[in-house]
Amino acid sequence: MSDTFLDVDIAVIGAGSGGLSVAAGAAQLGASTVLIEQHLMGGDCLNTGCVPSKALLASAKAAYRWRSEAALGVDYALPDVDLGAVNRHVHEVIAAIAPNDSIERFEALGVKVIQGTARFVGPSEIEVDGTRIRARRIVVATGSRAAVPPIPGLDQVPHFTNETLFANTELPRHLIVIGGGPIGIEMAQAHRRLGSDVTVLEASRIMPKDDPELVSLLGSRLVDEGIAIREGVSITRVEDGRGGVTVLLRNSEGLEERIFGSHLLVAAGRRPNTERLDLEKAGIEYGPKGIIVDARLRTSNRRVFAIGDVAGGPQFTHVAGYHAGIVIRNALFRQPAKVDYRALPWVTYADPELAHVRLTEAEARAKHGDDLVVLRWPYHENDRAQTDRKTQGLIKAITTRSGKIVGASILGAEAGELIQLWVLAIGQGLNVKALAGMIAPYPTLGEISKRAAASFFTPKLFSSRTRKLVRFLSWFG
Ligand SMILES: Cc1cc2nc3c(=O)[nH]c(=O)nc-3n(C[C@H](O)[C@H](O)[C@H](O)COP(=O)(O)OP(=O)(O)OC[C@H]3O[C@@H](n4cnc5c(N)ncnc54)[C@H](O)[C@@H]3O)c2cc1C
Ligand SMILES: NC(=O)c1ccc[n+]([C@@H]2O[C@H](COP(=O)([O-])OP(=O)(O)OC[C@H]3O[C@@H](n4cnc5c(N)ncnc54)[C@H](O)[C@@H]3O)[C@@H](O)[C@H]2O)c1
Repeated sequence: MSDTFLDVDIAVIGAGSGGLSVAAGAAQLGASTVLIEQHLMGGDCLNTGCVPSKALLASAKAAYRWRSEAALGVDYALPDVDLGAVNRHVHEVIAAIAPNDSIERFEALGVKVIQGTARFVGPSEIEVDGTRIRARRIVVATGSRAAVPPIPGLDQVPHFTNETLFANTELPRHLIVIGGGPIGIEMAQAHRRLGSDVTVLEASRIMPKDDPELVSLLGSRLVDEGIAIREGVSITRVEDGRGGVTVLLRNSEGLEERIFGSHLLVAAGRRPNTERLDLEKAGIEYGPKGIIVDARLRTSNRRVFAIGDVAGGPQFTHVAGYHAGIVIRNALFRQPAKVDYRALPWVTYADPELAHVRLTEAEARAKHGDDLVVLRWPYHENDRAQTDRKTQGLIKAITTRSGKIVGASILGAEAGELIQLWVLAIGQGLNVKALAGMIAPYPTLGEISKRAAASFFTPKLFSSRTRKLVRFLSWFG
C-alpha cells in the first residue's frame, strides 16, 4: 500500500539533460509536473560527463601552453600539475553550474521534485518509495551508463569509468584507455597533457563515426603528443598486480602482447538505464540499445515517451534537449512533431577540435554517387590561423554538383564554433552560394568556411570561358 498518491499531467523520470528540459518546459506551460531523480540533479552531463570532462580538458590545455604557445614569443615554464588542484577546479565548475539544475530552481518553476528510484506499476502509474504517481503522460529520461565489455578478468580489476574518473586526485603514471571513441580520445589527451603516459586500445579504429581523413590527422597529432594508439586490437584478458594492471591482447598482426599500466579507464560505449524501471508492467518495449521509440519519441505505450540516451539514438546533451522539445510539442500541444537528425552536429573536444554535421564523404558517396563535390580549405591558408599559430587542420564540406550542402567536417581550432554555420546552412537547405557570398570579417577563422564554400566556384570562375567573356566585355570601355 502506498503512503501518498499524486495525480499529475506529466511525470518525468530522470533529472538529466533531457528530463530537466521537459520538466522545466512543462511546468512553465502550466502542466502539473513531477520530476523524479534517484541520484544527482543534472545527471551525467553535469556530474560525470560533459562538464567535468571539458573542465579537465581546459586544465590540460593550460598545461600544454608551454609547448603550444612557445612560438608566440612568450616563454611558459614547464607545468607543475597538481591533480588535486585540477580536481578542485573540475568540481568548482560543476558547483557553479549546479544551481541551474537544482531542486530549488525546479521547485520555484512549479515542478514537484521527488528523490528516489521510479518504477512502473501500470500503464500510466509509477511508484517511488511509497509514493504512487498517476500521470497523463510519462517521460522516461533515465540516461545511460558505461558499458563494461565482457573481457575476462575485467570485473576483478579496479578500473575507472566516467562515474569515478573525475573523483581521482592522483595523476596516473600510465593510463590505459579501453575504447577510442569520444570519451576515450578526450580523456586520453587530457591525461597525456597533464603528465601521464597514455595508451589507447581500440578494437576497430578510433572515432569510427567521424570522417576518416580528419580522424587520421587528429590521430597523428595525438601520437605526436606521445599517446600510444593501438587500433584493431582484441583484448583477451585483464589482470591485476605489480601495483597496476596488465592487459593481454592480440594485436592487429595477430601477435599476443602484454601492456602494463598503473590505471585503467573503460570507455567502450554505453548501456541504457532500463533495468530498474519494470518497463514490462507498462507494456514498454525495449532492447539492448534502449527503449524502442517512434519518430515522435513515443514508446509502445502511447502515454509514455522516452528521450535522451535511454532512447537508443545519438547520445548527446543537445540531442536530449532537442528530444525534450519534441515531447513537449507532442504531449502538451498535441502536435505530431517528429525527430529529424539531418542537421545534427557533434564535436569532440580534443585539441584541435573535431566537428561534424550530416554526411561524411563516404556516406555522401553512397547516397549521391558521382553527383558530389568535395570542398577543402586548410587552416594554414587562413591569416588568423597564422597570427595565432593555429594552422593545423582543415574544413571538408560536401555538396551536390548543384551546390546543395550535404555534409561538413572540421578539424582545427574552434571547430565546434565554426561548424554552427554549416549546421544552419544544412538545416535550412542552403546552397553553398549563400556561404560563398557572405561577407566574413577579417581576420577570423570563420573565413575558412567562406573560402571552402567559394572554392566550389573556382573552376567555373577562372575557366577559359569566363576569361574570354571578361576580355570580350573589356572591349566596351
Ligand atoms: C565523459 C562524458 C562526456 C560527455 N561529453 C559530452 C559532450 O561534450 N557533449 C555532449 O553533447 N554530450 C556529452 N556526453 C553525453 C551526455 O552526457 C549525455 O548524452 C546526456 O547526459 C544524456 O542525457 P539524459 O537526460 O538522457 O541522461 P542523463 O543525463 O544520464 O540523466 C539521467 C538521469 O536519470 C536518473 N535515473 C536513472 N534511472 C532512474 C530511475 N529509475 N528513477 C529516477 N531517476 C533515474 C539518473 O540518476 C540520471 O540523473 C558525455 C558523456 C560522458 C559520459
Ligand atoms: N564531445 C562529445 O560530444 C562527447 C564526449 C564524450 C562522450 N560523448 C557521447 O557519449 C557516447 C559514449 O562515448 P564512448 O566513447 O564511451 O563510446 P563510443 O561507443 O562512441 O566509442 C566506444 C569505442 O570503444 C571501442 N570498444 C568497444 N569495446 C571495446 C573493447 N572490448 N576493446 C577495445 N575497444 C572497444 C569501440 O570500437 C568504440 O570505438 C558517445 O558516443 C557520445 O555520444 C560525447
